[in-house]
Amino acid sequence: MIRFEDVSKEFHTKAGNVQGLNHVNLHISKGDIFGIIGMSGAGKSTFIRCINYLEHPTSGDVRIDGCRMSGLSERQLREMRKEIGMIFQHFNLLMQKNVLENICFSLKIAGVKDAEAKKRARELLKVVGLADKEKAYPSQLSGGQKQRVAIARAIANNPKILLCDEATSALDPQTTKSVLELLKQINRDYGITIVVVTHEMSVVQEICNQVAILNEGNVVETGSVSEIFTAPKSPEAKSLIIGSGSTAKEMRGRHCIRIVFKENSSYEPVVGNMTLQFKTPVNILYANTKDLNGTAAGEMILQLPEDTEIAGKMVEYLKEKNLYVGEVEQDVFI
Ligand SMILES: Nc1ncnc2c1ncn2[C@@H]1O[C@H](COP(=O)(O)OP(=O)(O)OP(=O)(O)O)[C@@H](O)[C@H]1O
Repeated sequence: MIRFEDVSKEFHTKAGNVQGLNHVNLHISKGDIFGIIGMSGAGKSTFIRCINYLEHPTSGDVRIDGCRMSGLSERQLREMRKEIGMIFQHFNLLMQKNVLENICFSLKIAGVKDAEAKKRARELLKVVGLADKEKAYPSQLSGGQKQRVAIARAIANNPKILLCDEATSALDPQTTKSVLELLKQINRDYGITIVVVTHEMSVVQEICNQVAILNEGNVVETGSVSEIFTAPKSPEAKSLIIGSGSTAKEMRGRHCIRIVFKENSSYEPVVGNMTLQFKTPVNILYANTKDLNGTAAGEMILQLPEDTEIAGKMVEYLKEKNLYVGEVEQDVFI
C-alpha cells in the first residue's frame, strides 16, 4: 500500500543542512496498523508528511498503491490526497464551525452536495459515538471528543489510508485507550491502512501489528510488534522496550537478563523450578504482562547469581524451556 524506496529528505537551514530522513526503505501493507516510533527529532513527522507529499523527498520515491508520488502533477497530488486522511495531536478543527459543519466542510471541498454531506456526516458521528453532539462547537468538547470529530472528518471521503501524527499525545491514558480502540474498529470495519506516529511504546503495543523504529532519520529496526517486543535487536528498540517499564539503569552491571514468556510457556512455574534445580535463588527485579494488540505477553527481568557458571547454566535452562532470553546490557552472556 505504501512503499518508501530509498527516501531521503534534507532540510537546508541557515545553520547548515539537516537530514530529516536518510535512505529509508519501508513497506506498509494494506490493512496494517503500522507504528512509527522514535525520540524527538528522529524524523517521524517528516516520514508521515512524505507519505502524502506535504513534504517532497530530496531523493528516492514514495509509492502509494503502486503509484509513484514524484510523477504526479499538483492536480493529481490533490486527488491522491483525498485517499489519505490525517489526524493531528491538536485536532485542527475549525473553531467557528460546529461538529456537523466541521465534517461537512471536507466533504463539500470534495464536491459532495449539501444534503448528502449532512447525511454522511451524521452517519460518521454515529460511528465515532458522537451522534448527540452535532450542534456542539469544538470549544464545548473534551480532547477525546475533539479527536473523534477529527477522525470522522478524516475518514469522511473514504480514504484508503489514515495518518495519525501523535494523535493521542494530548490525551489522558483512559481517553487514549478509547481513541485507540476507535482506530482499531475503523481499521477492522473499513479496511483502512493506518500509520501511527508516536513517541510512546504503549501506543504501538496497544494497536499496531507492525512497527519501524526511527533514529536520526534512519530506520534502525522494523518488524512485527510481537517480534520486536520479544527480541529487540537495536539499542534503540531495547531502550524503548526495557526502558518503558522498568528502571533499566539500576540493572547495569548486575548480571541481569530479560525473559519473555511465549503463549505456551506461561503455565509452567519456570523460574521457581529453576531455582529449585540449581538450589540458588534469583532476584526478580521486574515482572509484567503486556497486551500486544490483543495477545498477552509476559516479561521478567531477573538478576542471576554472581557465580558465572551457575548463571550461564540458568540461561541455558531458560532457553531449553523455550523462553526468549535477552541481555539487559550488551556484555551479559549473549
Ligand atoms: N522544515 C524544516 N526545516 C528545517 N529542519 C527541519 C524541518 N522539519 C524538520 N526538520 C528537522 O528534521 C529532523 C526531523 O524532524 P521531525 O519533525 O521529522 O522529527 P520528529 O521525530 O517528528 O520530532 P518530534 O517528535 O519532536 O515532533 C529534526 O532535526 C528537525 O529539526
